[in-house]
Amino acid sequence: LVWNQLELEQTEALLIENLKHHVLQLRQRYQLIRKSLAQLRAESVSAHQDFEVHLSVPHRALALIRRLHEDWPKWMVYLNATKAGAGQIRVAKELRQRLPKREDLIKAASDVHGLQIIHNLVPQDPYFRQLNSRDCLALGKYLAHLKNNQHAKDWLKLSLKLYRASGESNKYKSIYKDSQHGNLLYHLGAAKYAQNPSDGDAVKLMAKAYELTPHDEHILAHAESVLEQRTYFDGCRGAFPIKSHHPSIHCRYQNERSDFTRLAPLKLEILSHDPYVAIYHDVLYDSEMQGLIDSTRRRMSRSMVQYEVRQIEISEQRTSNEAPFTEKYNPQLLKRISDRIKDMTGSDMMRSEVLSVVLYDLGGHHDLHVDYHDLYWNPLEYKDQTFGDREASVIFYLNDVADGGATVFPKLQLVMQPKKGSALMWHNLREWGEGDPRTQHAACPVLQGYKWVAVQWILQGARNAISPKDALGSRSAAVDRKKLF
Ligand SMILES: O=C(O)CCC(=O)C(=O)O
Ligand SMILES: [Fe+2]
Repeated sequence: LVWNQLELEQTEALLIENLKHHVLQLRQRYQLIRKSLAQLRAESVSAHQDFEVHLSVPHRALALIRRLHEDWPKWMVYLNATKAGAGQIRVAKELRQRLPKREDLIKAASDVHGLQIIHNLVPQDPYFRQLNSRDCLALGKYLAHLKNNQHAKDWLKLSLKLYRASGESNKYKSIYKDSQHGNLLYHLGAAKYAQNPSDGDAVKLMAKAYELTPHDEHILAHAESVLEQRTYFDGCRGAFPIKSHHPSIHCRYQNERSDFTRLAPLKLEILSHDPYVAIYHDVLYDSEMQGLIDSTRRRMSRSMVQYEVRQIEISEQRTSNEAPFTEKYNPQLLKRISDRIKDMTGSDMMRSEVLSVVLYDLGGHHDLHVDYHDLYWNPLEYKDQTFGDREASVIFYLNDVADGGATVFPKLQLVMQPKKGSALMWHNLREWGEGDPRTQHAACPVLQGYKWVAVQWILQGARNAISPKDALGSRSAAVDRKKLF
């Protein structure tokens, strides 16, 4: 056998390179652990002569418990991940059983906070000077959990200051991978937000945290909902950019559907083609609106929400009262409104949900939500819904609201201020029946006066009851569009 000498030499060079790489890695680890050890020793109680006296001070106990509860398990992971010596791993595993638990940390934090209150101390008090950034973060999280947002904020601010001053970010980077910085900003932002949802700083902090720790599910979910909530408030305040469309493109008469519309064409204004959102101006008569209010005002009860199948509940997210308006109260009026809805949408109200008259008092609102159940993805859970999902929503505004009470669509940057006699109509589903998240919307709090609306959800089955040419759907919107250009 003749060996290829060159190849062998190359192989040997690679082996040497590989070993060199291993040595480099070991050296890096060695340096990291050595630096950390010095720090850990300095923090540890055994460095103090009389450690029983030392530990009788609550904040020192907190620091110790926190280190053992939060930091040491991470060293354990580190030892495992870096395939440290089997002996060290075994010892660490045994010691792990003895580490303090969450309850211990909470008790320690509560002791420190108790002391803070009794002596009326600020976190910056020299008394607390031994607490490091991570200890302050633990206290901040504990207090935020108790909804003591002011104190949580104070501790988190100090934590951030210490974090920045100590360069802790670099020191423990590879071991404490939980992104202390992102966590800190998140908790500080969340505490500020809880105190004052319109605090712009709070939202900025949370957005930054979200950027730093995109993998953290907890931060992700909350930050997203806060940022969404924020755009909802922007909408309520009228801060969406003004859209300038030529009215002729967006407004037209709709007179093709019935005798009624031939005599009294509906005034249609299209706000968005995709998803389809439109306003019908002056679509109800005063007498009709008065009839709806008179029939329901003494039968009102608190509105419910349904976030899960078979779970309907009262919620602070929807603070209105409502009553159904059905055949038995005023059959003539129901027929008129039902015909009007058919003229507007081409759909049969009888195969939809019951028309509901809703009253929002001062402060009454309905937080961000979508109207569809998403039957498309959960067909089995809602198998009793014979007529399908909520294809379209129609909101009739029955009075002018003195201030507030707009319907906002943050994702579409659309706002509709209630106008007596008008109706807002939109399609909740995509053409293939899937819920369209862009239709997420909210009813802003009423700031002055009250707000009456009548809500009609049109189910998918209602459309099938009508001949296809009248079909509801973005198909007709698409036709509208072609006609217009
Ligand atoms: O009252 C409004 O403006 C919107 C109501 C609404 O979105 C609903 O009832 O689902
Ligand atoms: Fe809604």
